[in-house]
Amino acid sequence: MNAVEVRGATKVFSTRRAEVRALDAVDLTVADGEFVSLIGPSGCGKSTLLRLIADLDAPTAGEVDVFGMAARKARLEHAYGIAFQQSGLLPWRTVRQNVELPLQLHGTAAAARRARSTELLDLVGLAEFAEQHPDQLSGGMQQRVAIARALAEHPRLLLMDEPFGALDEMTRERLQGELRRIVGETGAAVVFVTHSIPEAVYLSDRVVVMSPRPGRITDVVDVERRAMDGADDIREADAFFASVTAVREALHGREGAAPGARGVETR
Ligand SMILES: Nc1ncnc2c1ncn2[C@@H]1O[C@H](COP(=O)(O)OP(=O)(O)OP(=O)(O)O)[C@@H](O)[C@H]1O
Repeated sequence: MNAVEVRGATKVFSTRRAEVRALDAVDLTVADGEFVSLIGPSGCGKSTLLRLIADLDAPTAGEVDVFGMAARKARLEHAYGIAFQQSGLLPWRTVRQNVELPLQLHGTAAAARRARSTELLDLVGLAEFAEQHPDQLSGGMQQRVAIARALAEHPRLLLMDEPFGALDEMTRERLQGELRRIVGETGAAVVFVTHSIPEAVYLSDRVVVMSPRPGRITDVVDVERRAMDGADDIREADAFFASVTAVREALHGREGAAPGARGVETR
């Protein structure tokens, strides 16, 4: 069964002054266990598409299914975890209490919560920070806590909106490596919004390229995952550069512009 199926999704925002057509008849399928990134110029509707999948917004037309369920049912059944650019941690709770929050909200007993948070903090390498508060952690560590929290209920799907967007380049590359390892270990499917072409290629099985408003999917680049994963350093592999070039060309074909479609990082 597919993790995500979006069929003919259109989203029109009606504001007092005008109507904004953010998405226009978008079709997207994400297989179980697949890592798909969404990339495109600023304002093309990437976050809107993610919010439709998460049932944080409803499509104006079209349908969204998550593991064969309507998006709303999937949300109620906690079929996915979410992580955004702002980690969204609660400052008055410890790291462990933040990770346990979804479990607590959904009635998991204290002992089971503790066992799960211990396991998750090990997974993201933060076991010794369990009793600290978020403001005692670096931005990268806070993002790792947010990822641990998103994984708390064993979701088979993770929805991530620029989770590393606010981090410095070195931290970002390290967390990209960690995310690949974590996703490999959990087998979760991921829909990942990013502005960075190398980040999308490093992480993904497929990179979905969107057009400026109204957002449509204009290209889908299959990343040469197998060739890349065999390399000593993925970012130095020929297959990595080939896929980066393919995504860049897909974006520029759309823009008809010189490198650097607005809002897309090429570094
Ligand atoms: N709640 C809203 N009300 C009105 N317009 C909205 C709303 N949310 C998004 N939009 C508009 O829809 C379009 C798509 O927004 P969205 O945030 O999905 O783009 P994006 O591709 O994620 O952008 P960025 O890369 O800059 O984060 C934009 O023009 C935005 O202004």
